[in-house]
Amino acid sequence: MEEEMKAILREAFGDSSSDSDGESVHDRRRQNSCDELSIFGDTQIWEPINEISGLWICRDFLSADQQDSLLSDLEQEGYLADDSCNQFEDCKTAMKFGDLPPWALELSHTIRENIHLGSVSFESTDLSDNSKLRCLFPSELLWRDPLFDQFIVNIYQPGEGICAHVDLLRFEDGIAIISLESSCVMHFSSVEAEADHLYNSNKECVPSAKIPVLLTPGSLVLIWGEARYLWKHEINRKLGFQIWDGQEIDQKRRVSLTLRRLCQTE
Ligand SMILES: O=C(O)CCC(=O)C(=O)O
Ligand SMILES: [Fe+2]
Repeated sequence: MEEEMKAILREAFGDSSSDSDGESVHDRRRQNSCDELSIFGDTQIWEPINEISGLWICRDFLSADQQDSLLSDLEQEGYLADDSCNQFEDCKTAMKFGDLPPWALELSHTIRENIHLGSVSFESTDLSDNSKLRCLFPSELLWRDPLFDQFIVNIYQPGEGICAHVDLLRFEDGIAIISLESSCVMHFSSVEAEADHLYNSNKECVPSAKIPVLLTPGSLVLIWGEARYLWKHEINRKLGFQIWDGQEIDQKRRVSLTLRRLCQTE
């Protein structure tokens, strides 16, 4: 199984270049993901959010060490500094457009590998579970070049969040979000249900149901298709809104990294 996975990786990505000690960071990460993925079922599990087409989460995408190393890359490059600006959200935001720094390129490769291997594993397993028939990420998005050319780092202090939104249309379909530090609940609400204004028998407007998704540190979320265009996402970290399994989540700082690709202009 491991050899087969390595062959798939070689075919898809070629042999990556080596650094002075003969093994690049990318090689090491690839080796790790290969080892982990050779025991499907225990790690690197992709879960669909069944209510929403085009929404998937891989909860163990980054190990604790990889999360620390990503945070120190962000720290070193000033993305976690206090003077980053506020956008339409409460939290602090820092953005990068254009050529991605090496660590972000590596991360982007790792995301591609992981999705590719996840899709291959679905194809080679028993299809009795319907979720496995679903597409994890459309291949035209997975193999576009570059996969991502922009990222945004959001830093949320306890109580801070981001209001309900559909990501701007200047970004293409296919968005990836990595969560670091604190867990949080992201809520999804249907754009159409909201526009239809549902009323109860007392003619009161009934807010449409929100689908909660727990984003744990080290997880990777994929948002594409309906999830990207027909659902809003939000994080409300005010007291009483971060409930999971009946318990209020203990909030610390949360950092997220969202990777996207700008629409190409002719
Ligand atoms: O912080 C997150 O997990 C989400 C960020 C987000 O939705 C955005 O930057 O558009
Ligand atoms: Fe967003």
